[in-house]
Amino acid sequence: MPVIEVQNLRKTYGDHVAVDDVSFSVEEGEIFGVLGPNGAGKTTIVECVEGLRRYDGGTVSVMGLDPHRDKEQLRQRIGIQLQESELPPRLKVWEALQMYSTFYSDPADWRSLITDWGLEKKRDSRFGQLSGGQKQRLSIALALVGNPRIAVFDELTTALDPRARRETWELIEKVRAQGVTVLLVTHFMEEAERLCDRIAVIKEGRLAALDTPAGLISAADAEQRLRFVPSAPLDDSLLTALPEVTSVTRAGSRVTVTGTNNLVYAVVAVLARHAIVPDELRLEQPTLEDAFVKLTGTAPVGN
Ligand SMILES: Nc1ncnc2c1ncn2[C@@H]1O[C@H](COP(=O)(O)OP(=O)(O)OP(=O)(O)O)[C@@H](O)[C@H]1O
Repeated sequence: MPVIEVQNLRKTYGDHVAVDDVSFSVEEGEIFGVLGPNGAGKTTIVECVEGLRRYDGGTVSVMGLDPHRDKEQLRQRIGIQLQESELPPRLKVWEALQMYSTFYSDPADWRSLITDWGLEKKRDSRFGQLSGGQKQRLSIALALVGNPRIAVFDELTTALDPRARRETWELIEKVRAQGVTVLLVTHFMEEAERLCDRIAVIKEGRLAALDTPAGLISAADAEQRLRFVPSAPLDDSLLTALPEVTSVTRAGSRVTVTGTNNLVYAVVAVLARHAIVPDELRLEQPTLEDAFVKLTGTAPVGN
């Protein structure tokens, strides 16, 4: 059952159309990704869902509520990650959680949230003294303090180093495991591929594609790459003659073959017929990044 339904959403800032005819729905229990280049309209879309921004056209329904008409009811059911600037640096971790819990009619036990999100040792630390990863833990705990059914995380891991980012991925999976639907805006391909059940790719305010990570990758029809060092001299034309192969390039003794479909089988079979062993054989499958580049014509930011 969809918990979020967005139909033909349109939002303009002056004469700039930031979101144009975007439709999607998010099923209960999903981690749903919103992915796109800088300025594509991702934050505008999620802010319309959160009720933080008015839109000019289309409809948005979140658990049957209208984000504007039913703003207060929605606020009780949706967990929104705070921006860093929203917390005073001198506020202690436990004080922040206690204070936020008073904003909700049916809050979670904030003391349990401290334990659940690994903040026991930082219970009495001030917000300004926390590391980036600890701030994100607190930010997730604060988003969950109202016992929400939906949590929205916008660029949650952007400021983190790779290790803290990976730890945060586990936390996001933990949020979902607790039955919360997650709407996730991200720049990171690996993050989207690892976490999201489905992804809406946004380009210049429009929906460029909507599918599972695997579906996006296969629809983009990106090529596979096979690299190896042949054990004996190899005539490139043996490979370029194969219908599966689109190109053969060399760097020193290493050969790189790109192609589609059953590339590995076709190449290895030809090599075997000529008694050539492919040493140091590596296959690079197309990734979400390849699909993203094909769909948006832009390289991903910050990978
Ligand atoms: N308050 C605003 N007033 C005017 N223009 C805005 C406003 N907020 C966003 N925009 C513009 O609308 C477009 C979409 O912005 P939005 O922040 O939704 O994109 P985004 O995909 O989230 O970008 P990023 O990945 O860089 O955060 C951009 O061109 C942006 O400059």
